[in-house]
Amino acid sequence: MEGNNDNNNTREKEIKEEKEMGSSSNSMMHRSSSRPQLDLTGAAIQGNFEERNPTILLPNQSDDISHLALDIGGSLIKLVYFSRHEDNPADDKRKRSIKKRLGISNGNRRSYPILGGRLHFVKFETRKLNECLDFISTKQLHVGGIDSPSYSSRLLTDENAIIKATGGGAHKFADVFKERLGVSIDKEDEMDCLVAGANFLLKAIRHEAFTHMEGQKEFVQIDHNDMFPYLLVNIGSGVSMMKVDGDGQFERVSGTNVGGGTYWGLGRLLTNCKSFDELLELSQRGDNKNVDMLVGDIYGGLDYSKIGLSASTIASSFGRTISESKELSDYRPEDISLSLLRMISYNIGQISYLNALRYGLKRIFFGGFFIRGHAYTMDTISFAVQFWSKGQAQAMFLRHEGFLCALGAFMSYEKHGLDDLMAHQLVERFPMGAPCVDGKIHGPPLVDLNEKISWMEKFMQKGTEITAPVPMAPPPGTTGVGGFERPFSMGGTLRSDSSASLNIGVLHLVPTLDVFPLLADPKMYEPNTIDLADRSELEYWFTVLSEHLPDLVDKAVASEGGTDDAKRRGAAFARAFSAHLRRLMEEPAAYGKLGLANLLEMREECLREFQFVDAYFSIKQRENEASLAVLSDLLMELDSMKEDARLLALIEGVLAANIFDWGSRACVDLYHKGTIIEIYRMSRKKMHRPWQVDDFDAFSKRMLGSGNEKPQPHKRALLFVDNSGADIVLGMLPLARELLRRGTEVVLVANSLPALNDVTAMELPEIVAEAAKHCDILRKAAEAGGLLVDAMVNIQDGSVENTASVPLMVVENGCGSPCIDFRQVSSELAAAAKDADLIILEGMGRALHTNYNAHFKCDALKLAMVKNQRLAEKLVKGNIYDCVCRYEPSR
Ligand SMILES: Nc1ncnc2c1ncn2[C@@H]1O[C@H](COP(=O)(O)OP(=O)(O)O)[C@@H](O)[C@H]1O
Ligand SMILES: CC(C)(COP(=O)(O)O)[C@@H](O)C(=O)NCCC(=O)O
Ligand SMILES: [Mn+2]
Repeated sequence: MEGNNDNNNTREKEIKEEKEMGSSSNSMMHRSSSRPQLDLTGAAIQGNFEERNPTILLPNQSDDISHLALDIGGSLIKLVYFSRHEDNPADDKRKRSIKKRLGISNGNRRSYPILGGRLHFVKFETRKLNECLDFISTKQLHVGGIDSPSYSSRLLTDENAIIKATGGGAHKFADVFKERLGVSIDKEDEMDCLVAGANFLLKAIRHEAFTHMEGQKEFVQIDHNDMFPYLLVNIGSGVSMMKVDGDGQFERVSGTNVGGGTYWGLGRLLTNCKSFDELLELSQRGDNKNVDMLVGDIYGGLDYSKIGLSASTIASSFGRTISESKELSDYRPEDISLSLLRMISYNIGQISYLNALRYGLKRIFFGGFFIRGHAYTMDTISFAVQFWSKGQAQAMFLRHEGFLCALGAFMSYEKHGLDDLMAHQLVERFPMGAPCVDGKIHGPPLVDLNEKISWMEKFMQKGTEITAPVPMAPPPGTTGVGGFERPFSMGGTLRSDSSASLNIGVLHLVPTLDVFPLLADPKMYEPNTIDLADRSELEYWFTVLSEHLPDLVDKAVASEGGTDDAKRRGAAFARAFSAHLRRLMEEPAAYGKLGLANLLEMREECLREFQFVDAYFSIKQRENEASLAVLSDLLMELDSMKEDARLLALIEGVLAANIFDWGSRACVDLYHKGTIIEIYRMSRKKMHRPWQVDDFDAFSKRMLGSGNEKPQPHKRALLFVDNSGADIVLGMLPLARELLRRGTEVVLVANSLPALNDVTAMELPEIVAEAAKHCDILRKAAEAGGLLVDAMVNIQDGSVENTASVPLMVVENGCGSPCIDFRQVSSELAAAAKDADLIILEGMGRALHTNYNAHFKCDALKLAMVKNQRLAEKLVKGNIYDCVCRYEPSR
């Protein structure tokens, strides 16, 4: 019933939206169901309509909250809340026609009342319960739960409002919640929640678990079919150890009262620290040999090698203090904190190992906020497990370490469908978070754009004092612990203690994402070609992206009319993106496994966060127009050639036109030296075979055959197009036309959202319609593919007969990035792929930075010009402007 209600509301809204937006031909005024989501409903031009680049206001970009779950622990309160991001994509005509053609319907999907939104993670200290209540109340998180028929119809005073909560505080503070917020707490069992949260994370988040040894973080891909049994050790105030055998199947096998509360409590008494982070930070400058009794202290500086103990092994934590007539004040707080941290971490590691041994478990996952993503704590625990198990058991940590119970409580809401989510339907984003100074949260997370901008401005004024979204210290060389038993002092300031430290982001739930069905081996697939775990690569790309930033800001600001507002947003964007870059330089694995594609996508996301709709909009339009003006000459020239020469000219054309890339420093410098057409001609002239990677002959043989043998044409080709202007108009469209002419259906696959000067799926129908004015093949195919239904084509020869023709279609890829990750594509692309037997990936982002080494179940052609000297040297042992034509027949 609820689902139906929801659908009706949705449809009504859609119709209303269509009415409001239907007459607009402005292709920017759309929103996409794909990731990343940008709510453009109600978008309105601000100021003068005659302006070339007017500012567009997005009034509905805020989040609409639907519900929340809590874990109220002895030390910390953890909140997981869901913001419903109304996701009723305005079905544009292209979408409707493609859905019809590919047989995609919404009807057969299970209805997910809460999907299509975002999960947020926030924590507060339990002793500051009031701050937490203020937060919930300010954001109205307690209003409108999942069981409510309409999210927004609930009133603050609703007597029946319920919040799921777990942890001791769910019992202890139930009355306070009723009193302050008028809500009842629905208590969930803590252990059930802990295990449910851990199982969900391990299944649904790709890079959730990682090992941490000697400062090195490595993500572990958990096989869903081989996940159980495992030992789950939750280090909160106290410690619980659970043997987990399956969903809902577990036993609490052990625990210890020496846990996070012990470290924080004892540490506070012994050092007078005012916060947990202060205590942890002290430990980083400590030397435990001043406090601990070492083997060497007992054995006169010697190892006890017979039983494998070196002189620096701790024989007795704090043992040294008994032999000295010193007072507490004679010891350095730094040394005390480190000894305490080591004592507790070793002890937990050791007990965990013993329990793993007891039940024959090889994998131990550690959660709880004691860990706090702290390198040294993790190294110590890992060392203990490794040492005692002689390498037989493995310690792993979880990125959402402290949120397991809260997530489990959240999952206990019925009917939300969350447990059915798959890894490919979750996208993690890292928006600028809560304002947080000195580890304290000051006010609610920043969702309002203005708030975010002033926060970024304030950050500029106060430098490192404000710690929310930025690294606190210059990047240290390593987190290294070196020789383990006698650790180095661990330099570097601890990052601020809140979700604002951006270690975990916001989880977008996007049920319309799918794994690309033509991947040869989805489990083995890794999109990135360049591994940024290699420090020199990271530093190189960091420099490239940093140097490109001023120019990008100029373009973005100009694209929105150059107003003061745009300038402010531009500056805030630059600060935010630089902060992300610096953060990642400091800790490359901070946001999960990092590849170049993630950095390039993050830049686009960051632009969107500061509401830059399409930074290259006018450049794209200008280049489209210039290229369309010479298209008919090019088509005539091509038509005068023989089939084999034409195929070569077409591929050359694609490679030559790929030079129009506003993301490449070298290319942008070139554009000052001539007009688009001059540069295009120059680029074509330089197309000498053999190219640096040259499988053209094999491709040509598959297409044209050899001798008398004429191969079957491909049934359907997916063309992953790249840039606007010459690239699409003079490169990919003529190639598409050739395939159509040979009887192959063509699907142009383009971005869902803008990224640099890439052409988007929304823009393509208009470009195709313009091109179709010059070409019968394109016109008929576009008509057959439903692309010209309402494009106002002024057909030159006047014939509009509906002859049977293979169709030309357009689908969106689900991305807003210059690269493509085939584990997460739009469902319409996945549907289009079902009948495809050829894919053509074009451009550096899609064919080189990502997917260069990817294998597919069908024939694959990868075409790109290498527009970066370093990449050319590394990847193809060549030089900038060399070309790649890589052909791999189906596997
Ligand atoms: N900001 C913080 N304030 C207090 N304790 C913290 C903080 N950050 C990490 N901790 C550590 O985390 C422990 C609490 O972990 P958590 O998983 O939240 O357990 P609980 O549910 O028992 O509160 C504390 O005892 C302390 O060791
Ligand atoms: C962002 C890009 C991958 C886009 O290239 P495309 O996919 O359009 O061919 C590329 O411009 C790039 O890698 N640029 C950074 C390197 C440089 O400026 O040299
Ligand atoms: Mn591009």
